[in-house]
Amino acid sequence: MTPLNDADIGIALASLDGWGLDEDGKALRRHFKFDSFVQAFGFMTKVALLAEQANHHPEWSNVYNKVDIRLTTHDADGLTERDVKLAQAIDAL
Ligand SMILES: C[C@H](O)[C@H](O)[C@H]1CNC2=NC(N)=NC(=O)C2=N1
Repeated sequence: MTPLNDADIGIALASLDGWGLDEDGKALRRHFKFDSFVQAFGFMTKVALLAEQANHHPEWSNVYNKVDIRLTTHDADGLTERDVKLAQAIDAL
């Protein structure tokens, strides 16, 4: 799978809500803040199920009510359509 070119990345970012490009241009990043740890963990559980369904998994961290997600395609060492589709599915939660 080949990484997206700059034009495709621009189009992808326009279709997303609150996602930015990592400084290395190889990943999408978004920070989430919830009312509680339980809300944050419930969100992570939903994302985990989406990831399993897509066989495409986030790089993420959680501190109390905050969840930071980084999406990149390890097999391509860059950003691919798989990252965009998972980001769109996360936005739809
Ligand atoms: C063997 C397994 O299908 C692969 O390792 C999948 C799993 N999840 C993955 N997740 C991400 N983010 N990138 C990958 O290249 C990837 N590959």
